[in-house]
Amino acid sequence: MKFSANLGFLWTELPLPEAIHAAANAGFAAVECHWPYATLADDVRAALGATGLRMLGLNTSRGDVAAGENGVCALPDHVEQARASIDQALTYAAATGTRAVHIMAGFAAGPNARGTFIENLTYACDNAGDHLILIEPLNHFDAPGYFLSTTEQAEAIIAEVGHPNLRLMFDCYHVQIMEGDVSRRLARLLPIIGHIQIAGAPSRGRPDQGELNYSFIFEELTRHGYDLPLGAEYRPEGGDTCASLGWMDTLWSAPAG
Ligand SMILES: O=C(O)C(=O)[C@H](O)CO
Ligand SMILES: [Mg+2]
Repeated sequence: MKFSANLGFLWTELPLPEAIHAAANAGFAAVECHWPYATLADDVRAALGATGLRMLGLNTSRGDVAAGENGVCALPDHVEQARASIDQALTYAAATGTRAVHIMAGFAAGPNARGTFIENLTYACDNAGDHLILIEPLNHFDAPGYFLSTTEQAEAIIAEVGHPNLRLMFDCYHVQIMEGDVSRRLARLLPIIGHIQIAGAPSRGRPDQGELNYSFIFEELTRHGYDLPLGAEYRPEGGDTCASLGWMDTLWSAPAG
C-alpha cells in the first residue's frame, strides 16, 4: 500500500513547498492538498520536481470563508463564482501536474442545488483535459448542511453527469460516520472511485486509532488490485506529524514475494 500525505492536515506549520519535502523525507509516495492558492504554483512545481512526488489532488476554493461558505458549486446564485473557482483550480492543477480537482459543493439543498451542481460538474469535466474531477460526500457532524453527504447521492450524480473524468473521492472517515459498511461499499464503488482517503473514525486522528480496521481495508483493497496511494487526511495529535506516523509501518506490511 502506498500513501499520499494530505498537506491540508499534515505539516500545516510549514509552507507548502517545505511540507512537500517533509512528506518525501517521511516516505510518502505522493502528496495532496486542500487550497494551495496562496502559494505560487511555480514553487509547488519546483518542490514536486525536486522530491519526485506527484500532487494527487486539490480543492476548488471555499468561497467567502468569513461568511461560512465551504465551496460554491451547488449554490444556484453563485454560478459565476463557481465557474471561476473551477477555472482557478484547473489552472493551478495544470501548472503543478496535479492529478485531480475536487469540486466543493457548499452548503445547499434541494433540486435547484442538485441541478446547479450537475451543470457545474459538467462544465468542470468539459474543461478538465487530463485531470480527474472528484466529488466527495462529507459527514453531517463536520459539515452540517453540506450538499453532498452520502456515496449513494454521489453515485447518482456521477451517473447523471455521465462523464468518464468524474469520479468519487471515497473518504473512509466520512463514509464510516454517514453510512458504515466501508469495505463492502469500497469494493462495490471501486469502478467509480478516483481517490481514497483515510483517518481514524470518529476522531479523525491517526488511522490506527478508532473503530475502522485499516489493516483489513488495505488487504481488501490489495485483493481488488487497487494500488494507488491512499490519502492520509487525519489530524495528528498535538499537530506533530512526524510523531504520528507509526501507523505507516504497523497497519501495513507488504506481502512477501
Ligand atoms: O474534508 C475532507 O475530507 C476533504 O477531503 C476535503 O478536501 C474538504 O476539505
Ligand atoms: Mg476527505
